[in-house]
Amino acid sequence: MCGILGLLLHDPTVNVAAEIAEGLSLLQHRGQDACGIITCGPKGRFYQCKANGMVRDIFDDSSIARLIGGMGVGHVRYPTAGSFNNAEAQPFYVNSPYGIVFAHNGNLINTSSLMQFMDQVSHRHINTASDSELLLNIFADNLQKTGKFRINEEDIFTAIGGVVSQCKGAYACVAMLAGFGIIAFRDPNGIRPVGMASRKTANGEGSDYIFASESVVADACGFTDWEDVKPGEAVIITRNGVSRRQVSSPSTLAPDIFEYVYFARPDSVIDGVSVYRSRMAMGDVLAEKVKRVLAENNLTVDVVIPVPDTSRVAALNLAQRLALPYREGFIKNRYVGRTFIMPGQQMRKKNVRRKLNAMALEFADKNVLLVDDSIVRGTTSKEIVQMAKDVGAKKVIVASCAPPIRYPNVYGIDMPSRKELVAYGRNEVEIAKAIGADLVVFQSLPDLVESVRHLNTSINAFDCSVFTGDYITGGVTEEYLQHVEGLRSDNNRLKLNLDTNVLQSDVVNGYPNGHAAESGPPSSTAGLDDSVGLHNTWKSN
Ligand SMILES: O=P(O)(O)OC[C@H]1O[C@H](OP(=O)(O)OP(=O)(O)O)[C@H](O)[C@@H]1O
Ligand SMILES: NC(=O)CC[C@H](N)C(=O)O
Ligand SMILES: [Mg+2]
Repeated sequence: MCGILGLLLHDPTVNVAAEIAEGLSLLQHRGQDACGIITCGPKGRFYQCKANGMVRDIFDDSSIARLIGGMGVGHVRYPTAGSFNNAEAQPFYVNSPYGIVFAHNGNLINTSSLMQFMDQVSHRHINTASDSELLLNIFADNLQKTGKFRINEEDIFTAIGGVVSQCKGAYACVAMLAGFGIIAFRDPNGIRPVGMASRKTANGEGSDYIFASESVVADACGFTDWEDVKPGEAVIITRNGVSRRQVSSPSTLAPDIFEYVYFARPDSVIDGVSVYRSRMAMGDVLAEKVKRVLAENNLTVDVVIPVPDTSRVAALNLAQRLALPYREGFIKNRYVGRTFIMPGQQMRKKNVRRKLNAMALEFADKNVLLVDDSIVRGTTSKEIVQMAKDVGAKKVIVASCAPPIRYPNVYGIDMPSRKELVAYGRNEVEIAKAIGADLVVFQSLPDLVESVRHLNTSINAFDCSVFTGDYITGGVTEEYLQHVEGLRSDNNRLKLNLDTNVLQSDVVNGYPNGHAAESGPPSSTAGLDDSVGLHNTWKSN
């Protein structure tokens, strides 16, 4: 998952970068690996700062001060294609036509044929393994086809229509054209979120506009009238106003249900559904199932304990429903981020222990019910069950607000390999054994769907592919899944990272093996970027 953001201020003389950095910090939970901002200043000049690292590490007063201009695009990255190399940090830039900046959340599923098209038909060079760079170039190619000296809104809608007909998969995108404006569009199923909001300027004479993955950014930055970009819709914002157009038909909204389970912040509203309310409902319905399963197994529970952070909301409701005490038995180290989106199993495993500490006084001699939002690889549950037992829990029961995850995600969540999923090839008894629990209780899929859908009954479908293996876009064959598995399983990815490091650092930064990332701007970078009119603010990581 990634976070995307676009901001256009009514007054072009006010710099936008500080506010974009602020907004990106509110999207940090969507991607912790890399982040970046590109702004557009006088004469359509772009200024960029992007690198591997968290928002607070990459952006400080001096890097922000160098990002000039009243409109810009930002991104936080959780890699789901390509590598972890900082050359794949977003936003991406391409000079032709018109100067385009691009940020993407999601994942394409037809990259091989698009790459072939780029090579054989468009003759455009793609310099990284990122599907987002590819998507940008498909967009650029479609803009090029208009053949105009100066482009207008109609041309942009036509170009995005072309992108949508060529690209398969999940994509919520924010783009910026030099000296023109900012643009957002969403795939025909609206799998990934993006919305927009506005804010009157202090003198009331005009409006600032924001695009963001989640409404929390708009709330916190003082924007109102949040509206989702519709599936298959494109929105263009210039200083003359807002234009919207449905560029794909048919378009059927089918957001990824995992946004509600885990990814989004609870205080966001996505496609008209409060994430917070949906998690409360997940806890309520799960309580009924837990009650039934406990009775079937002749078990009783003394205390309900959430697994911080995401499951807290659901766990509290579940405890209330069952009239059981709710206790914060695991204390979270607030300085450790989300473990699921960390790269590599070793790092994830180590960080569960760094992040959570079990308080014996809540566990000793008790039957405890641990509630989590989901069990994916089982990294978290395996560790916390052991921790609970280490501090004296009698019986440990684990309840998950989501059903067992047995299929890979191909739309922008990094779970590419079936073998890494703890529920793959296991029934519930075997899953309990694998994570060391006495019993495990999973939410049913209909209950999960209803927890979200009852908050907006106009949504007729969700992408639930990780639970069912039915991929909403179609076109995901067993052969494709095996291809992705081969490319991105934990082991194979390490290899990919090493391979791409050399190529990208050589070509882009003029330094072998990513030295640029350690030692600041190599002189050749300045030369390269001057030639494309892009001003870099490099940060080490
Ligand atoms: O079975 P796993 O592979 O461990 O994945 C599932 C766990 O990972 C996530 O937590 P994470 O620490 O990422 O974030 P959180 O603090 O928002 O709960 C999620 O909330 C589950 O706890
Ligand atoms: N999680 C995402 O949305 C990632 C976007 C893109 N596929 C990348 O890997 O950079
Ligand atoms: Mg968690």
